[in-house]
Amino acid sequence: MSSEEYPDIRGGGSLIVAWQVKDKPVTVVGGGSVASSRVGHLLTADANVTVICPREGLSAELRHRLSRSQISHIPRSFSVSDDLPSEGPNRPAMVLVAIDSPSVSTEIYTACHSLHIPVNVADVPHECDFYFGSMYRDGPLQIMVSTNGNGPKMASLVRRRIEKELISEPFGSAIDKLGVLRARVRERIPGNAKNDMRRRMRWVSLLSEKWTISQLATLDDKTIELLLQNLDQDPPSYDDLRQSA
Ligand SMILES: C[C@@]1(CC(=O)O)c2cc3[nH]c(cc4nc(cc5[nH]c(cc(n2)[C@H]1CCC(=O)O)[C@@](C)(CC(=O)O)[C@@H]5CCC(=O)O)C(CC(=O)O)=C4CCC(=O)O)c(CCC(=O)O)c3CC(=O)O
Ligand SMILES: NC(=O)C1=CN([C@@H]2O[C@H](COP(=O)(O)OP(=O)(O)OC[C@H]3O[C@@H](n4cnc5c(N)ncnc54)[C@H](O)[C@@H]3O)[C@@H](O)[C@H]2O)C=CC1
Repeated sequence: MSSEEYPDIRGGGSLIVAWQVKDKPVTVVGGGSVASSRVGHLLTADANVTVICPREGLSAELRHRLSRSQISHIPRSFSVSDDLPSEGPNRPAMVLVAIDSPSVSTEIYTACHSLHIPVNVADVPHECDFYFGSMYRDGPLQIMVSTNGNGPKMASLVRRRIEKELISEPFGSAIDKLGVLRARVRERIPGNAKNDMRRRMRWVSLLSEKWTISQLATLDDKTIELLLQNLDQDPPSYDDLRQSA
């Protein structure tokens, strides 16, 4: 391969990853509207959320989540010495700060930083190990738009444009069905040898390309069973499969 074939790198972006916080302790400092939005994102990712703020600071949304045991609440101001243990089960995997005091925010940021706990202080880019972005969700499909700190409102507008574009097609259920199908293909071709992996990956890729999103969304148990009967051949088109059924 000649060097011209490698993609050009343009730095200055973010590493956008799908961070797994399922069942991990995450601390949210503050209980206003920004904190409520952060908590929504965390619960989407099945995190174990503790909100710390005085009782009167807890928003209606967070009171609702507390009453349904979706979050825990420590009803007082944040305390660096009590709420940031350097080890043990209560050491947070991540801290999100959304309070109206820049000096306290800085104090929390500094403490997290020295303990190597990833931290985001809402609206203070230089006190963020990571930024939030504008989110679109349809079942297992999540899309995050970031402008890398340049225009958060614009991130929201771009996300709405994407939403408008995607909403007419059932991407979420198509991806749900593909998830089921992939698991079944792995049952039929179990091995971890390179060849088994290649066969599975090639077959699933071809089907994902060949069928439309709406067709994939129709994949039920019966159709999946039919498809799995012929894993030795390339997957049939949707119409061919229907005709043969
Ligand atoms: C760096 C970052 C750090 C972080 O907070 O993680 C950050 C920083 C700052 N935001 C500011 C302002 C606004 N933020 C919003 C809204 C959102 N802000 C979000 C993320 C981020 N905001 C991260 C970068 C993301 C990126 O660049 O793409 C979104 C996408 C996600 C979320 O917060 O969940 C959410 C939209 C969600 C949605 O609608 O879908 C609005 C619009 C509104 O409120 O409707 C305004 C006013 C209009 C404007 O300024 O654009 C200011 C200036 C404060 C000042 O002027 O004093 C700073 C500080 C600075 O820029 O220095
Ligand atoms: N609300 C919004 O739309 C926006 C807010 N912001 C900024 O985001 C931050 C949070 O804003 P909001 O969510 O509106 O909250 P808010 O400003 O309405 O309330 C602050 C929250 O922090 C809690 N709090 C204050 N000091 C605390 C401490 N030491 N320990 C624990 N909790 C403490 C309060 O009890 C309250 O729940 C602020 O810095 C605000 O300037 C920025 C852009 C938009």
